[in-house]
Amino acid sequence: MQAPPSPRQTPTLQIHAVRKDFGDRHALEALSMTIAPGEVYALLGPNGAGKTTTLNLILGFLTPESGHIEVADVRVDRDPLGARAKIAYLPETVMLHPTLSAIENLSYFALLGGRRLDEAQARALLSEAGLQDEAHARRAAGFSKGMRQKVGLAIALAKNAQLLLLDEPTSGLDASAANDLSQGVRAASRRGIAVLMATHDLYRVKDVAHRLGILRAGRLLTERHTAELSAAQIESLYLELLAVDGQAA
Ligand SMILES: Nc1ncnc2c1ncn2[C@@H]1O[C@H](COP(=O)(O)OP(=O)(O)OP(=O)(O)O)[C@@H](O)[C@H]1O
Repeated sequence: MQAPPSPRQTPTLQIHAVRKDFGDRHALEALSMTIAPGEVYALLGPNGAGKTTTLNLILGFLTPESGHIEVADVRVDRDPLGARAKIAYLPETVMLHPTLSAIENLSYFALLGGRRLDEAQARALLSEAGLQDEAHARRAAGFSKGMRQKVGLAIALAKNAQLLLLDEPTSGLDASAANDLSQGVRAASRRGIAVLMATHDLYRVKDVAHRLGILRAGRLLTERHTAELSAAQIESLYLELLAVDGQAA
């Protein structure tokens, strides 16, 4: 893992005391966190902890009851489209046009974002995202989840996004594909992109994240630098925090 970015930089993502309720259920309670340019942050938590809700609030798909979020100095509540223009989002399953090749998918989505790519540029981005050369011109219909993610990452790189959001990126990936995903995340980080990864995958956290936060029932229980912890310590910390009062969530 590369060195963490300087904490003196203005954070790309700033979440200020955000609360989100669904009816009488508190999905998030006064969540505050920041991610610096180039920093990879893993948001850990069991089912129902509030990870997806956090991503949806950042994307402006949900509105908080109180608090606010800034992405690269743009407030999501005041300028949701401006904020979203700075974000690339990789959902659990990246949707591609099945009849188009990787190059064509990337070129199409880049064009939607206002950027025209020639073939050489598209190939360079796909390679940077880790997609093998022989797959560049192949139809996406037969792509595995890992290959789709690589095209999704290339789309994020083409967009010049400043914040990359990943929702459970390694679920359903084999070890080799998960390792490729880590490499793609590192490529984004090297470009100065801040990365927020919602995950259950504790092993991947040590491998790729600079910092982690543990969310349980809408509360951020702790934040730690991963360099200070071994993979085993991350696992014990996670299990200890989640075991409070014998509750799993
Ligand atoms: N649209 C909704 N309407 C009502 N309740 C919701 C809605 N979305 C989320 N919740 C509730 O908010 C809480 C947080 O859910 P969220 O999906 O953010 O958790 P998560 O950490 O992403 O879990 P998972 O790992 O299962 O995706 C849960 O109690 C969930 O039931």
